[in-house]
Amino acid sequence: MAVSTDCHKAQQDFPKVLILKPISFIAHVGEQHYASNKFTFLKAYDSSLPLHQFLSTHSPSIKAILASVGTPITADILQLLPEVGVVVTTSVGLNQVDLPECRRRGIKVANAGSVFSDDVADFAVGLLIDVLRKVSASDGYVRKGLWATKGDYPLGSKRIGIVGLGNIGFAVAKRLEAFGCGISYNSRKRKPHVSYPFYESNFPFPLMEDQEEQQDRTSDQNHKPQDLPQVLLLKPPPVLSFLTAHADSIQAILCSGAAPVTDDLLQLLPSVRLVVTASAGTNHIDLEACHRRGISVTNAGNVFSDDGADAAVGLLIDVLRKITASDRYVRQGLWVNEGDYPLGSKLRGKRVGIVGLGGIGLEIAKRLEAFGCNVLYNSRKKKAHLSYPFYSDVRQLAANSDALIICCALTDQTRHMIDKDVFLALGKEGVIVNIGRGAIVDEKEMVRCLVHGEIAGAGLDVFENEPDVPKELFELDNVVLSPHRAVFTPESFMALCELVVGNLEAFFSNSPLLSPVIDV
Ligand SMILES: O=CC(=O)O
Repeated sequence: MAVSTDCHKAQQDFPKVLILKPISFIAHVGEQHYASNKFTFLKAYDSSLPLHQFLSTHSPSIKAILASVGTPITADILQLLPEVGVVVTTSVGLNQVDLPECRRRGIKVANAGSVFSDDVADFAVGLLIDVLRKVSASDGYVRKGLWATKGDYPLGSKRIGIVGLGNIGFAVAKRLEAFGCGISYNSRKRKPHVSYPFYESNFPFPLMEDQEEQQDRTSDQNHKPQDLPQVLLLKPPPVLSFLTAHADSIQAILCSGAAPVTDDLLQLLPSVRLVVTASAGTNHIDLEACHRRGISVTNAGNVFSDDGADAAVGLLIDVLRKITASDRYVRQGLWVNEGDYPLGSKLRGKRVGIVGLGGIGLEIAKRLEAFGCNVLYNSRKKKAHLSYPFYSDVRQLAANSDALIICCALTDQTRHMIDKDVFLALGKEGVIVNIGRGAIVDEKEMVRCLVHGEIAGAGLDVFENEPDVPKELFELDNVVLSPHRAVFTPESFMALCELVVGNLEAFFSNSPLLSPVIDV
């Protein structure tokens, strides 16, 4: 930038703001944004003089210090700068500033206030979900090809308490409330206007899950007498001779996505009147054949909604804020050798298009609202009681969204619905999260768009040919890979167990089914 001589002169007379070490965000945003007609910066790190000499030379003109996390402002430094009236630090934390010394010298101190509260809270919740639900760890597992060779990754769970209920702590609490978390806190003192339980010492925080209740449920498993109707457990697919031998006594089938319930199978089992699937999705069941044969079907109902929504929001935060990628960067020792990891982008204000506003989609929307995101959606039909903007065309939804979260069912209509046109409409800055089914997305096209930067990133829990994941994705840092774990936690499995048994008991006692998909 050309600066006139007069202007230069004037600037020379401005009070000086000392910067001891380079401050990364100034370089990031560009120094022109810090230009002011009230002061100029004096950079100690640009001078070849030893620091003490530099400070003594300039001390009469240094009226302020701009500090950052890695720049201690010690009593020794302040001693050399008698004219300093204010220390402004770019961080929220003040531990690098000798506050008692500032107080003694009458120096004012300012920090970053609440400018980071949203982003830090987003990140904290992202890390919490990441750790509790083992997102980064299971991403590593998928990238090493272990899902295909060693099977399912262990489940995650939860225990939560907030230590420090300042601006950031509040922002974290607000988000966690939307996740249905019970919140308790520890702080220097109880906050009179806050109703969350307060704990004076840091530990122990109470468990959010009542473990005794959980143990009671576990031990309350009644043994069933032998003479009751038979339920076929359909995993792995049974051999023909087995089916023929038991055909007359099998009245119900219990299955999951791993074993398809086809018309041919049902043909072999004429006594079957109920199919219970331990999944939310029913794409592995020939629903039309069940209907035709007068067979009722139940699914996982809403038991997976919370965990599915947590995982979807976790994946979105992870991709936008690069949590798993930067975890890898730190583990590889690159932070030390190569410096700061590139920044991610903010959640607040993002337009998030939810594809499929059922039980999981609604829980995702509720959570995203707490992050200050704008929710839009596509669904089979517009929901009369909801004010979120509705798009009947998923391409239009993509064109108006910064991120798409796929959580609809896989059907003939939704197979490869997220195609090239949708990716194009989403655009280069767009992000996709898929916790629905892999085949809702045209996977080849998605991989191509990710590799060529035609979309910005993806958080993927599901794939077209699980557990085979396209190898090209293993090399990409803008992708988080999860081995189809979004809806599974020990808690959701326990709730699922109750629902499955409840559906079977309801059926065999002629009571209404608890989570019917087809109720004959
Ligand atoms: O993906 C899991 C389910 O459909 O339950």
